[in-house]
Amino acid sequence: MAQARTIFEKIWDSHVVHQEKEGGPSLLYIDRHLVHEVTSPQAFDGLRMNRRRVRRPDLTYATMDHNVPTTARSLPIVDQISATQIRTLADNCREFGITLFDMHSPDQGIVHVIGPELGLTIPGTTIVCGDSHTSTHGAFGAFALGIGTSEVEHVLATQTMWMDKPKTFAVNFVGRRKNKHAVTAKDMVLYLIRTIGTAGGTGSVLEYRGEAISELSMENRMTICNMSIEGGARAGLVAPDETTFDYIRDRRYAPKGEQFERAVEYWKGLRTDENAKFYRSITIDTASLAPQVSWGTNPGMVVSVNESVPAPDEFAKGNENERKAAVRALEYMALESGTPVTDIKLDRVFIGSCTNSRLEDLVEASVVVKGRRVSPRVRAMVVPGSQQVKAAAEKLGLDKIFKDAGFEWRESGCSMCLGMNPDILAPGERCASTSNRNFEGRQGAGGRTHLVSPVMAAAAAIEGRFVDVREWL
Ligand SMILES: CC(C)[C@H](C(=O)O)[C@@H](O)C(=O)O
Ligand code: SF4
Repeated sequence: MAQARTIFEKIWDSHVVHQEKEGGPSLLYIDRHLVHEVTSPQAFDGLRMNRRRVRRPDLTYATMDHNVPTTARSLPIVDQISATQIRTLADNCREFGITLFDMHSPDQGIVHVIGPELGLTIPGTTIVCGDSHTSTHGAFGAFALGIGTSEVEHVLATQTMWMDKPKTFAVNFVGRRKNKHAVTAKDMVLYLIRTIGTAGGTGSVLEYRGEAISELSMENRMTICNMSIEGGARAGLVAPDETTFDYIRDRRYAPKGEQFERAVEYWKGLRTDENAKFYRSITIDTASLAPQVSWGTNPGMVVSVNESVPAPDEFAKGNENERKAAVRALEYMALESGTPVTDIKLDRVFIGSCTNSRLEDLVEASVVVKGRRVSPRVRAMVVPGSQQVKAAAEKLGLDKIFKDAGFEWRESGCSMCLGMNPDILAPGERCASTSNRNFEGRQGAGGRTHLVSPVMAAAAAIEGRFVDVREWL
């Protein structure tokens, strides 16, 4: 009998084109290459310098997301660096024959939101992008990973890339969430990173398993896979099932008709075999999970909303480097150990980013917001992940719910997830954010970020401080 394999191993084996020597790197075939304006200019320059073409423009898709303003698109972009990056991507796509969803396209959006939306992201494939959160696409049972600019050039030129085989790591979420509206996929993944640390997944591909994963929508699975990278992993994935197939059916670039049915048969065979062995594994009790809030400057510095900001010793558990990092984080975040999380007051709220800006995220947040008012001390904004999400949300009247409550309702893009566009925090401002990184200065120099779920962010906007949304939902 053939050896039992994990889904990752099945995808890997079916994509190895060449391996020089046992244990060495393999040349992998790449099925989809997604491109954005930040990490592609030098790669295209490299092609031009070496007089090379793009090997498979038909498998390469580009969008503009990091630098785009989220205000009216008809106005010129003031920032010169942003304007140049955007123009350069458009020129490169034209020159090399690549499909581009530009700033004015109804399909524009954050690269990790539009890939799945357009049916470009399908199970069993290898997907790369010059962006760390490419792990998002793993939610479909794809091997999806972020690559550097020199690799972007290699993939553009050859549709392959060299890679050492990552190790397998099973993350088993056992039990079920008690309150499915208040305790979300975001809380599951923040709790995971809090448990394994930001380097816990180093060199691994995480496979998320268990009934708490199976019952999640595709949007929620994407939220979890998105943050795999924050736990240090190379990628994260979920085996495809009926939820996956239903999501993909009829999407623009997905297989259609009989081809789709045949694909589904193949995709079903991708699940991890019964006796397959993982290099590592961890089990997480989902039933006891509370909403999570980050207090520090990396995504592992997290506590439950009903807890207090920890003391450095308590956080570090004897590790001196961790203790020092916690001391510095508390100073940067202007927080005192022992402060209850629900006493932390906020200036800004950001609902957006490739972690939490899909339709379901906005629907969930709107339930909290409906009929309430944003605290007068808070400036809050919602930035849909794509133009399609924005249009669908407006059809449901979500824009009105948010605007009536005092939220700003913006055009799609990365926005305040990172300060590459005009949406930034002022120094010292404190923000509840549905994004994935809380590094120093991430949302603007001197800005202070707390990572939370969309419902937690929405409730924080209303109260002007963190609240335990389990009391509201
Ligand atoms: C700009 C890009 C290279 C970067 C990434 O790779 O993740 C960005 O998307 C981020 O989230 O920090
Ligand atoms: S939304 Fe944030 S994390 Fe996602 S690609 Fe954009 S900058 Fe990176």
